[in-house]
Amino acid sequence: MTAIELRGVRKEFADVTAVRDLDLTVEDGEVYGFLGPNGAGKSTTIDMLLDLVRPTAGTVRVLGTDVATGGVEVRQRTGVLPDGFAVYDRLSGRKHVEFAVESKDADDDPDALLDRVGILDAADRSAGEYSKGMRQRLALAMALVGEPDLLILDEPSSGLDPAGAKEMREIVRTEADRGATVFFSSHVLEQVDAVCDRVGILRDGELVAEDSVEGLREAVGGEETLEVSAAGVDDDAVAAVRELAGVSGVTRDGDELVVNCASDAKTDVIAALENAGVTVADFHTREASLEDLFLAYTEGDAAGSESDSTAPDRPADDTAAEGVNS
Ligand SMILES: Nc1ncnc2c1ncn2[C@@H]1O[C@H](COP(=O)(O)OP(=O)(O)OP(=O)(O)O)[C@@H](O)[C@H]1O
Repeated sequence: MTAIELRGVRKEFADVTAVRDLDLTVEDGEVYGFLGPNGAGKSTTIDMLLDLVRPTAGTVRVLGTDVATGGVEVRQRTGVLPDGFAVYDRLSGRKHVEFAVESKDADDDPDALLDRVGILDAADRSAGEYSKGMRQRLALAMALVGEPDLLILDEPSSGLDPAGAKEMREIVRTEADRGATVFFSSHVLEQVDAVCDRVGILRDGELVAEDSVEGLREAVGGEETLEVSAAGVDDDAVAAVRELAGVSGVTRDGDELVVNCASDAKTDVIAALENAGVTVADFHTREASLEDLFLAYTEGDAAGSESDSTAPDRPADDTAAEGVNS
């Protein structure tokens, strides 16, 4: 069965189109990473999945039900960790989970859930006293109530320390192993890389890429980052490299050059430097990181939007190349 199916979905607010003609399919049991820069339309899409916001056009089916008519049923079968989850300050963590258990008509043991997310020792404290990470863990415990068929996690690692983020990923995998579908929105690319079967990248309300992380890497055409240590690099040498076919970005820091280029352009880069009188002391390459991919699909004019898995012509502009270095 298909867990999520959006067809031609568009959402216009008064003066902004947040989502435009979005087609998206997530299969049962998949862990789907929904990526995009600020304002891309991720939260609006999530709100439409839950019928909290109505699309201007298009259809949204979740767990086999049209949310326009079956929103209540969908929300009953879905666990949601919302972006910017707000606690009831005076209620304890346990009361929050008890409340979620009651409203879902479920029979979970609240303490077992609090234990699972690592805050059982704080179960009796008022949630208003919780740190940001503890609130996030509490929200996750509430989302897990009732063994939902679908988990929607909006920026779930926000506020979590590295150990918390790892625990959260383990919980996501366990839920997927149980058969749940997980729809996971994030800016934190490592989170997505580590846990998702497939990712979609949203930009200005449009899906500009959708594939496995591996597939996206291949789609950027085997783009690599070549790091060169060389004595005597001057502006002319940088310009010579920049003009080469297959080179999409060059940044220079003293005698260090970072070149974004197609795999088969590497030898041309080294030759061009040597022809320009530069002595190459050392060089090494690394494959595009997910960070590089994200920038390639979301920055500059390059990111195509006509079809899924369309690799941009050039995956990184100089700004992106700086990001690669940082
Ligand atoms: N209720 C609203 N009224 C008007 N505009 C809205 C409303 N909700 C969202 N928008 C606009 O829709 C666009 C998409 O916003 P959305 O919150 O969906 O993005 P996002 O990808 O979740 O961003 P972020 O990563 O910053 O949370 C933005 O331009 C935003 O200002």
